[in-house]
Amino acid sequence: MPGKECVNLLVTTSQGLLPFIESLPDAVVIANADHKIVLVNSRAGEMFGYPVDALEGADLKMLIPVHLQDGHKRNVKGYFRGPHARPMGAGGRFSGLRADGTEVPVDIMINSIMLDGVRVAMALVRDVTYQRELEDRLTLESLTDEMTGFYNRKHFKAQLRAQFSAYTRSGLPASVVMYDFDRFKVINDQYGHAAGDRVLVDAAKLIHEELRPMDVACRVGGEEFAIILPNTNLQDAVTFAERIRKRIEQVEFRLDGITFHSTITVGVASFTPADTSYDSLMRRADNALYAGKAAGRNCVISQDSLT
Ligand SMILES: Nc1nc2c(ncn2[C@@H]2O[C@H](COP(=O)(O)OP(=O)(O)OP(=O)(O)O)[C@@H](O)[C@H]2O)c(=O)[nH]1
Repeated sequence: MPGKECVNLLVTTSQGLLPFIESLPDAVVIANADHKIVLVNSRAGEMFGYPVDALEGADLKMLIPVHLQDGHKRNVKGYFRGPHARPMGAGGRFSGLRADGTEVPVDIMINSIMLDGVRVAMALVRDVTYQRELEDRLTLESLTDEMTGFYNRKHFKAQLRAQFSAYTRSGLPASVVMYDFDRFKVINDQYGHAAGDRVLVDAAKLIHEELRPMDVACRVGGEEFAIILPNTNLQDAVTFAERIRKRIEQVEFRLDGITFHSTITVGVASFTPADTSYDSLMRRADNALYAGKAAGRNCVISQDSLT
C-alpha cells in the first residue's frame, strides 16, 4: 500500500515492544480493530487503577467514560479504515475512566503498528489533570472581574447571546436587570476611593446571595452591573430587581470605623418577539436605567414604562 503510514509502520512483537513501552513515562494502551485491549504498560495499569492482566483482553470501553463510549467506538472503527499518527479527540477534551469510577483528564496520541502480525492502534495516554485545572482557572480569570468576583462584560455579552438563541429557538424567556450606583462619585469624593470599592464589593456579595445558580451576574462598567436571569419573565425580573434595590438601600457599609449608605437605580428588560438580536434588550435595559436616574434614582424601571 503506498503512503507515508506504510513507510513508518512499526512491525514488531508484544515481547519485543514491551521493554520499550515500559520505559515510557506515559501510559500505553494498544487495541485492535475489535475494540479489544491487546497490550498495556504498567503505567496504564496505575493510571486507570487496574492490574495489567485485568486490562489485556478486555473491551476498551472499560477505560472510557459512558458518555464518550459510543463516539469512541465509532472513531476506533473509522481509525482502522485509515490509520495514521494523530492526536485523539481532534482538539477536544478527552478523559479516561478509572476503576473507581472517577474520570482522569487525558491527552492521547495514536499511531498504527503491526503487532504479532495484526494491525493495532497504539495510544500514548498522558494524564493532564494539572494542565486542565490551570486552563480552567485561566479561562475563569479571563471572564471574571477580580474585585467583585462577578463575570466581566465579555462574558455578559456571550451569555446574553446564548440566551437570545435559546429564546428564538424555543421561546424560553430571559431578562436582564441592569443597575448602577447612585451618585457614586459623591461616595468616592466624600469617603475616599476605598469606600467606593467597599460598596462595590459588599453589594456584590449581598446580591450574590439573591441569585439562583443559573443567574449570571456581571460587572459591565465601573459601577454598572447587569444580571442575566434565564427563564424569567419581565414581571419576575422586576420583583427580583426591587428586592435587590431594597437590600442595597438598607445596608450600612463600613470602612475604617466609618459607615455610609448607597442606593442603586435599576433598569429591567426581557426579550420580545420583535427583537432581532440581544442588543435591543441591552438598549432597553440601559434606557430604563437612565429613565430611573432621570426620575430621581433609587428606583426600578422596566421596559414597559418606556414610551
Ligand atoms: N471606588 C471606585 N469608584 C469607581 C470605580 N469605577 C468607577 N468609579 C467611579 O464611579 C463614579 C461614577 O460617576 P458618574 O458616572 O458621574 O455617576 P454617579 O456619580 O454615580 O452619578 P449617577 O450615576 O448619575 O447617579 C466615578 O467617580 C468613577 O470614578 C471603582 O472600581 N471603584
